[in-house]
Amino acid sequence: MRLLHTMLRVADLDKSIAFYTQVLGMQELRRSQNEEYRYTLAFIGYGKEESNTVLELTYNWDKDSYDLGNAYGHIAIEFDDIYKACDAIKAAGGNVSREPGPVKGGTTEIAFVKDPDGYSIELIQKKENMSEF
Ligand SMILES: C[C@@H](O)C(=O)SC[C@H](NC(=O)CC[C@H](N)C(=O)O)C(=O)NCC(=O)O
Ligand code: NI
Repeated sequence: MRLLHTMLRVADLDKSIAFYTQVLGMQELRRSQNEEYRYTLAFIGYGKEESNTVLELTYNWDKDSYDLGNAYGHIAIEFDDIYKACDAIKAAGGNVSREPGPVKGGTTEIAFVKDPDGYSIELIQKKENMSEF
C-alpha cells in the first residue's frame, strides 16, 4: 500500500493552485472535471503521483465557501530553510500564522502558514533525524 493523496475542498481553485504553485513551489500535475456531479479536481505536489503523495484540491462548482470546523490540523511540508521560505511567503502576500522557530517544548524548527481557504500548512526545517515527533 501507498499513501496517495489528501483531499481538500477549496472555494476558488485558481487562487488555491496559484498559492500552492507560486508560493509553496508545487506543480499542478493534472486536472479533471465531472460535468454530471459538477466538480473539478486538481492534483498538485512536488513530483509525479507514481512516486509522491500529493494533494487533491476539490472545487464544487456550486459552493463558494466552507466551514473548516475545529478538527482539521495541518499538512506538513519539509523545507531546506523555513526562515527563507517564510520571508518569501510574506513577500508574496501569504499569511505566516506562526513565525519560524523551535517547536514548543522541543528543538525541531517549524512555522505555520494559512492557504487561501484557511487550511494550516506546517513548514518543517529539514534535519538529519526526524525522531523528535
Ligand atoms: C479521484 C479520486 O481521488 C476522488 O477522490 S474522486 C471521488 C469523488 N469526489 C467527489 O465527488 C468530489 C465532489 C464532492 N461533492 C465532494 O465535495 O466530496 C467522490 O467522493 N465520489 C463519491 C462516490 O461515491 O463515488
Ligand atoms: Ni480522492
